[in-house]
Amino acid sequence: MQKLFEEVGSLDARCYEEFFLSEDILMEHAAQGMASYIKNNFSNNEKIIIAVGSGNNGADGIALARLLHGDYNVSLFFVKEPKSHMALLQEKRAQAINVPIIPKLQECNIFVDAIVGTGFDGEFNEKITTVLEKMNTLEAFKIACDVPSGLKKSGECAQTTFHADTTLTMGALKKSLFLDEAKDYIGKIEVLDLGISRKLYETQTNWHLLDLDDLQLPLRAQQNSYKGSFGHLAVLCGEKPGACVMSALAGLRFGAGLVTLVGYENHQMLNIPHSLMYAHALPSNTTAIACGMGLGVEFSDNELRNFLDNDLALIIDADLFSMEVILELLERKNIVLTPHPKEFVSLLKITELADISVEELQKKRFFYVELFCKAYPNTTLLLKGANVIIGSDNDFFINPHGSSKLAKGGSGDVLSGLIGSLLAQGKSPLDATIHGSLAHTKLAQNYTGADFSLTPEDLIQGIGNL
Ligand SMILES: NC(=O)C1=CN([C@@H]2O[C@H](COP(=O)(O)OP(=O)(O)OC[C@H]3O[C@@H](n4cnc5c(N)ncnc54)[C@H](OP(=O)(O)O)[C@@H]3O)[C@@H](O)[C@H]2O)[C@@H](O)CC1
Ligand SMILES: Nc1ncnc2c1ncn2[C@@H]1O[C@H](COP(=O)(O)OP(=O)(O)O)[C@@H](O)[C@H]1O
Ligand SMILES: [K+]
Repeated sequence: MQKLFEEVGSLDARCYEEFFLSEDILMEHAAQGMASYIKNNFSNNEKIIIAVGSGNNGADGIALARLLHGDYNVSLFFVKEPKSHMALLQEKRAQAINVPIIPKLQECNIFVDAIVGTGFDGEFNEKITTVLEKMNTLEAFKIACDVPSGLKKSGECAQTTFHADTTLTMGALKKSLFLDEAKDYIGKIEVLDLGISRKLYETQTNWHLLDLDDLQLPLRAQQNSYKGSFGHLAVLCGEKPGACVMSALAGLRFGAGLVTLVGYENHQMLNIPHSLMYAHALPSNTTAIACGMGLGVEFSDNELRNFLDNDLALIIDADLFSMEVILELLERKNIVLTPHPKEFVSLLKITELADISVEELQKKRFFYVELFCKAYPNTTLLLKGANVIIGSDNDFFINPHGSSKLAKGGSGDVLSGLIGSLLAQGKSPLDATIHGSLAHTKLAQNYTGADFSLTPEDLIQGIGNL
């Protein structure tokens, strides 16, 4: 798990004030970190171009050119003339050793974007946009200095934003790198130290980035056990039973000792897999309930109240986010909510927290997750997306390990089964959500078929090899 920060300006300031480091020292380490990355990954036959802007991001780029000049064929391309104090100083240093300057972009093997970093806001003018468009068409390996130029503090991206293969980011991870919109621009991310260990540079934060290594799979250590030892997941089965069947099968594969589909209709006629049970009422030994997937309009609010009149752990998905009964369910303690953006917008509206469009939500995903969790601190929320956000009370986590392989109907049903299974096996709502989500994204990563071909059944099948 890695720490995430809204901004790192205050962390830099702490280095100056408490550790007696200077801006120059921090910047030299930033540039050294980038130089080491290039030296470790590329031979000195490579032609390198560094595009620089007028602020301290540009200054990082000019310092990098100085460090590489002599060993590599490196040139600077000034998109804007140096303006900040540090950019002017770095320019003087580079001039003193005759770092080559080119008047316009050329093909190269390695391209470094140091036009703007954390100081960028608004939109680029036409001239810079044209340069960026050209930069994006270069065939070179593309490195972004700190953040891809065009990525704003909020995580929103300018209309034209640099497409990096790798982002070498300074000091600590910024949350902005993990808004869904940024996912297509940042490439792989590495954090560079700024003259002190990252552990000392970083301060306390309640936002964390999940690593795949954080995944804890269900344990079956207890040998003196039987099916009842590993929980009983009840999946409420509505109008579209396929969704519930996939959820239930994922739950069974992920370790729940028993899984039962619960519903009114005689779904036994629907060729339900033999490993699943079917009942018209909640089994007495149920330990967790999954509800909402494929629910449709099969149950009235009152009928749902009957099924959910207990304090069992509960995972809520899909259709339930637009039903009035959700307001009562939010009062429960052991509840996990897994909306996709459209469902979350509906939830925000029903709870009267916000009346916004999906587009507005996507621009401020972090903000609205925090808003919801503050209003409903007893719930655990998982907001689906390219980068999944999990929040509970004042703790927030981002799972960036999913991919577009998962953009297919039924992926979310599998996720609710995974989380429901962990709830049934006794995990806390937050742990079940974190580990269910990590398992879900790892399943997609493990899938070796073509990216477009992953089905929910493939995900379920892969659970055995996690
Ligand atoms: N301790 C430190 O400080 C450390 C800082 N570090 C590095 O500094 C970076 C932050 O530097 P920063 O604060 O100078 O901002 P930066 O990203 O260069 O952007 C400012 C420039 O952007 C420009 N600009 C803005 N909006 C624009 C627009 N719409 N369209 C066009 N241009 C626009 C604006 O131009 P202006 O409007 O002033 O002409 C200004 O010149 C950070 O990302 C990291 O790389 C590291 O070395 C570690 C230590
Ligand atoms: N482009 C993507 N990158 C990463 N994960 C994705 C992407 N598209 C979808 N997902 C994930 O797939 C799941 C889709 O869930 P959902 O939209 O509820 O589907 P369904 O209701 O059809 O099962 C979510 O967990 C979501 O985070
Ligand atoms: K940049």
